[in-house]
Amino acid sequence: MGLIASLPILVFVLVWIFAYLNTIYESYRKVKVKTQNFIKGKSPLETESVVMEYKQAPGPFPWPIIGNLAILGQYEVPFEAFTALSKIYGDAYSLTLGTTRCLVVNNLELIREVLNQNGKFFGGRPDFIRYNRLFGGDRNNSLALCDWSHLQQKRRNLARKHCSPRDASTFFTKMSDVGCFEMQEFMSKLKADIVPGQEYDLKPVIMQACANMFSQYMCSTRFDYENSGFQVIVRYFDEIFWEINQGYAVDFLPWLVPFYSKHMKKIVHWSTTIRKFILEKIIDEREQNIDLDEPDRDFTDALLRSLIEDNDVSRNTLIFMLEDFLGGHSAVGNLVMLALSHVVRQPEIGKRIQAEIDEITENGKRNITLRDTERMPYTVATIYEVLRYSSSPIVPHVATEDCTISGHGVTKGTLVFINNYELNTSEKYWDNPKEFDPDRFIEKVIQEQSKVEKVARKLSESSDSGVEFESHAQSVKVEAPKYEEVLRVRKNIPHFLPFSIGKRTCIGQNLVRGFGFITLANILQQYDVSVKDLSAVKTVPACVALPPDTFSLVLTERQR
Ligand code: HEM
Repeated sequence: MGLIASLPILVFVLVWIFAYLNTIYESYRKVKVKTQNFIKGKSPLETESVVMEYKQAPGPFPWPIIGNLAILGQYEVPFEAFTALSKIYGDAYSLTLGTTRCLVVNNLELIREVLNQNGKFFGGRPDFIRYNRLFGGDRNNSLALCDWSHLQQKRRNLARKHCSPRDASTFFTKMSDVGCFEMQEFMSKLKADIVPGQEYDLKPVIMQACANMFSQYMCSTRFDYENSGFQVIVRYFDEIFWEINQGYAVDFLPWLVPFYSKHMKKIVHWSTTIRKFILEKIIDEREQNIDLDEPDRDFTDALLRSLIEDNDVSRNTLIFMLEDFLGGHSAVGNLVMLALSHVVRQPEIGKRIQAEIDEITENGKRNITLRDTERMPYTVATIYEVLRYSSSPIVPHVATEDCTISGHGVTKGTLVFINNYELNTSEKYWDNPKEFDPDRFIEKVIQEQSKVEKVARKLSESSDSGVEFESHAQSVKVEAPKYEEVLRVRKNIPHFLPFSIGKRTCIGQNLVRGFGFITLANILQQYDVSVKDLSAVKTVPACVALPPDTFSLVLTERQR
């Protein structure tokens, strides 16, 4: 009787022992990979297929059940742990989180190998339960969290034109117009709300402004700031953005799910509410009025057209794509709030941005547009420095087959962490990396005077403002009769990869730069931003998100 009663316990213990032995086996087994070798004495075109065995990268020994999770728990954020562990195990090392095999790559060369050279082997994403819950039970509905597939390639192509507008395109002009219009509405809202000298909860309003920019740009629809349904979904988008930027033990220990059931329900509620809103307030109406003979007005038209013309694109694909892209506004709003957090910590940064603004707008005779970016290098550099300093994590990639990285075997299913925190914060790559200093992204270049004039005149002509060339004198300082010293943003810094590289690189980066710039510059054009209690301004390392409820700011109208 006693033996029968203890049978389930015995079975449980045996299963547990077996699982642990399997984890150890998986950690140390050699990986067989087929490679093409040159044949001695033959032409380089003739190769032979050889199966080679590779050891996996070294790493700490995994504990039962939790693997190496306890090590990560000792740090404020996992990326700090990744950097610390690289000092012990080298730039490529293995971890076992729960029972999931992970590889952490910590230098530029290795990161390039994973994302570029061997990108075809690392197109998967982790199968976290949270990710599935957020996207209607299947993370493959999401553009950023799905595994690589033919459909994903198609979705990226569909989005590219609209979501990555190039400088000279009509989409770029539209982006500028949409951003400027929304900023006027935003300013009216602030004027009505702000009580001089008192703190103001700016984040929700910035998020709504950014949501309207995205919605107007992609769906030709915007919502009133007082619309309660709109307020709710903007809040839920922000909750999701914060959620996606957090790591939870349940991601690697799925048996903890029952303890997270309330949290999971909340996630499902956020995402279903958003989906319902988008369907009712945007898609339903647009679907009835689409005219296939007319050119696409916006991203929604392009999606609706593909729904009709392309068998691969389902209604579900369309809804989730719109949700994904509209949700991008949360990243921009959070980025602007982070930029303001640095402005209140270092007021001289705000002053320099304002000097740039005042210079090219002739002391506020017009508002900033997207066409001003070239002549506002310090403002653009501030946005880049926020991206570096907050070091947005790259969504982990997953190996889709057995392969190698830098001579280390990588088993199919291994989750790869790209430690761009190390790229962004190491003294190997930056001077004084702990300092927030936009100047690191600025360089002086000497240009022929005629060339400088031509560029500046072209910019002035193409601007909606009609501001004359002479007004840009500060950004184009005269040093010698024939040559000018120009400040500009440093481009192509090889170790600065805020939007990642390779086939899964961020699709929204031009929207981030564009709408982020317009929002930040317009706020600082109209207001001095400060805070009553600096200790309330809390940000998290290796995180481009702020909690939905965060610090308030004092906005004081500027006197010119
Ligand atoms: C602060 C702003 C943002 C940052 C720092 C950022 C950064 C990133 C990074 C690092 C990735 C992962 C790339 C990889 O896995 O290798 C990514 C993916 C992605 N981003 Fe962004 N992003 C931002 C805003 C946006 C916005 C506004 C949108 C859309 C409107 C967007 C759309 C996407 C999509 C769709 C992917 C997935 C691409 C794929 O997996 O194929 N992002 N982003």
